Amino acid sequence: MICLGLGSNLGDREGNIAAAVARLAAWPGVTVERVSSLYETAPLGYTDQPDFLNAVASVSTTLTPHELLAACLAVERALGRERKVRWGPRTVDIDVLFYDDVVLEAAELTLPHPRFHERCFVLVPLAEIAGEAPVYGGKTAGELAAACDDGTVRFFGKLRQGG
Ligand SMILES: Nc1ncnc2c1ncn2[C@@H]1O[C@H](COP(=O)(O)OP(=O)(O)OP(=O)(O)O)[C@@H](O)[C@H]1O
Ligand SMILES: Nc1nc2c(c(=O)[nH]1)N=C(CO)CN2
Repeated sequence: MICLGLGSNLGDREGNIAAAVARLAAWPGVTVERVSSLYETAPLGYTDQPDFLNAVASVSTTLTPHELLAACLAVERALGRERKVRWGPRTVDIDVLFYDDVVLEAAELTLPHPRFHERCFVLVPLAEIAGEAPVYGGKTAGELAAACDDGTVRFFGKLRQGG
């Protein structure tokens, strides 16, 4: 399984995530399989910023991990992401959470994403679309999500797609 994490906390957050999913779905070689609901989440890391909307999408792809990352970064750029503060506000952020069993430890691409397994804003939406999948240390997304439930993640609603 290949999963992407999406987040937005600037502008039309829901529209930004919907646009990112639509652009990924239109990317040659990328098929979006499942998209979670949206969750409203308190900012982690740099906390003096607006709440995020987060979602997770599973994809299948003919792209290599690096090509998939390049697609994600291109979609971020197309949607007007400016990099200013690490862990700061963003129009849209797309992380490659994991790519099957691929393990990579380069600065430009680390797989699995080094922090996904401890981030409630990733685990809760991931559990919605792939709760039974063992995703980290032999634990399923559902188990990890239950363990991380810290009250910072609230169901927000279904993503409007195709709009
Ligand atoms: N698994 C990955 N998914 C996305 N980007 C990655 C991954 N591993 C390394 N990177 C690199 O990290 C950079 C993204 O940095 P970015 O500013 O989005 O970090 P961040 O989203 O603020 O923090 P975090 O990585 O904790 O989510 C990308 O340019 C990319 O090259
Ligand atoms: N709730 C939440 N907090 C964050 C997020 C995010 O997507 N959601 N992304 C960050 C940088 O990757 C830093 N902090």
